[in-house]
Amino acid sequence: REKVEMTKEQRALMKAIVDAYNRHQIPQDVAKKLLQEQYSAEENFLLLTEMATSQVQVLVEFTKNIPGFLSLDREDQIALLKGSTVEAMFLRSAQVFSRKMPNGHTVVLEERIRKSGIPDEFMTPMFNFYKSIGELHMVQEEQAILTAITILMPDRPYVKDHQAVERLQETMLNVLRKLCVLQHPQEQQYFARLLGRLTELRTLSHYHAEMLTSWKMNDHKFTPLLCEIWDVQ
Ligand SMILES: O=C(NC1CCCCC1)[C@H](C1CCCCC1)n1c(-c2ccc(-c3nnn[nH]3)cc2)nc2ccccc21
Repeated sequence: REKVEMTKEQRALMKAIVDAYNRHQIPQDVAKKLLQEQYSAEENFLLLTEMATSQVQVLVEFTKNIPGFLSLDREDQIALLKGSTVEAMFLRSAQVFSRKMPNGHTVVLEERIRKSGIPDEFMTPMFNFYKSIGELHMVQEEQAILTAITILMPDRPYVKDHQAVERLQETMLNVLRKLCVLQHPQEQQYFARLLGRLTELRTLSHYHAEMLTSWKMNDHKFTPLLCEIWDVQ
């Protein structure tokens, strides 16, 4: 097998993405809060909307650092962000859930999430996704580039210049492919498995609007930003 090597440009691109990904972390750690105590459905819903609102803001900052993103058509930039925030939220949630924690904490965290007020029918697909992400043991470079690939999805609704987005995404996919070979030399199909998760992620995000409105509580309040970006209320 030929020696896989990243070009100088690819290494620079990866560094830019990872730095941006680490710079724009979610402010306060939701897992820590959830491990402290079991909140009511109302408190959990408020926590979710606060976390999701700050994650959207973080995502906008991260996206501005994706080389080439700001040269895209302005309306396409909005369409890409609007189309990817739910997937990015579940991807980030999966990464939070799969983070190495003192043993027993993940069990408690899962318990707290199961009792948070989320409708039961979404538990299985959601935790299946979280566990399938956890099994991949992604390094942070892979997490960052996978998030960028999710944002640069050419087939999002209302994207006009498909080609331009496809070109940016392809550049990211080339970096991710090499990274997977270098990080997981034993697993031939690791890259393919990673991309398979994006399909699972899209399925999960289809449930999202219904999930949100059927939380076990009445009067679901959203922030103005979430109303805008989640098409709710
Ligand atoms: O805050 C959260 N996620 C943030 C993580 C960081 C990025 C922004 C989102 C929620 C918790 C909120 C409070 C109640 C428990 C879940 N969360 C979720 C989660 C659950 C259901 C929906 C949802 N969407 N629509 N209906 N329900 C979204 C996310 N999965 C998590 C896995 C690990 C840790 C936290 C997790």
